[in-house]
Amino acid sequence: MVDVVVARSAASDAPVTPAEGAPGLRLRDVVVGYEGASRRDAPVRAVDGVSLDLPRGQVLALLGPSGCGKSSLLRAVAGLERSTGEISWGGHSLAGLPVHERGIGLMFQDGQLFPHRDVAGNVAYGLEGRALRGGRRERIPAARRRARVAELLDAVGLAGYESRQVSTLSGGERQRVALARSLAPAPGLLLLDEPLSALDRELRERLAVDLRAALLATGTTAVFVTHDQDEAFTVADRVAVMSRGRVLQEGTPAELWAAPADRTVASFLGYEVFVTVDGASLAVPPGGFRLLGLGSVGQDAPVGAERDMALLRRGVVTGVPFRRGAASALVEIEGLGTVTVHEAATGARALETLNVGDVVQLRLTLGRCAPCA
Ligand SMILES: Nc1ncnc2c1ncn2[C@@H]1O[C@H](COP(=O)(O)OP(=O)(O)OP(=O)(O)O)[C@@H](O)[C@H]1O
Repeated sequence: MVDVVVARSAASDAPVTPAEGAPGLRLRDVVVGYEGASRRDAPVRAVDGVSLDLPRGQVLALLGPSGCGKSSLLRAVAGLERSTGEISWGGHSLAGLPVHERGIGLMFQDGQLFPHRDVAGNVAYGLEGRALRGGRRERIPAARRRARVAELLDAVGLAGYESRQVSTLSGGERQRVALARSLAPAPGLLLLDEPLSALDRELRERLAVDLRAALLATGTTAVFVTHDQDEAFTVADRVAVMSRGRVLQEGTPAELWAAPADRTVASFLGYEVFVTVDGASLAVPPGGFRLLGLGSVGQDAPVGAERDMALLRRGVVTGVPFRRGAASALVEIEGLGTVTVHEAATGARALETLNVGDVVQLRLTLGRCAPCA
């Protein structure tokens, strides 16, 4: 379920395409601290000097483990948490502005739709105040509200759902209504805190794609909190990987994946193990090793060159999960850790014929690895 708070003053006829070059969200050295829970507890520095820039029209994911400060940073941008440093949006400082005057939409994981309103009533909620038009506040005419609701329901894949009672909707449909509700007033900036985490995996994957489509279609600038790297990479244009209140690395998904700044970032992005080949330290993703065959290295491996030997590893099969129509093998390599093998080399036995406890030979595919100190 999702809660939404929308600054009603933002319910204007905002253009869907943001102005080229218009300043977006700018954070400089933002710090959020909390008192300790009791006198004996030390104060917490939840956000410890974060600086970020998000151009208008783009989506930024704050990605990191539980407790790294993602929500605190989001709440500081919204004005729900006191902070120091600079937070500006559209070239204007938000310092001292109350939440409802920031023109920011918020969507949380743990909120609720209004149960006494139908779908249209929920989506129209943020449109019922007075919109700013030509410097004057005016009520939005009912016909325009209806058209906007229909447009938003279409954007989230719920066209025609206007009169459905929210109690009759599935979890995924509720999330979509909540998203439509948060997008309806065309907030310049939308902040989403784990909006999909309450859903099961398959639905989350589908909704992540739809969420991105809806944000793009409405030209919304958004900051999106998640601890799921797949979700971050699906929804966001840029990803900031956080740990202990700090941003370790920020960039496009492709930039991060190609060159993770360090092992902490690489592990968080999904790289499984780290190897050294020819003196270079490499991060190995799932599928970075291929199965060569059973037995120990050198026994029946179709290799001879010394360089190839450096790419070989021996391991023990710890699982053979079958997912989405294909088998993969989990292999524990002594001194490295567990790797996921998706492919077998030509002529090697099929992954699904492996058994837990088999000793296997693997070969590293260098092209899949990323340099990582
Ligand atoms: N109101 C509060 N009072 C004291 N400490 C807090 C408060 N809110 C958060 N914290 C602490 O600040 C740190 C960051 O919390 P925050 O909720 O921002 O992390 P998060 O990355 O969003 O975590 P999660 O993914 O679990 O939601 C944590 O150590 C947390 O215990």
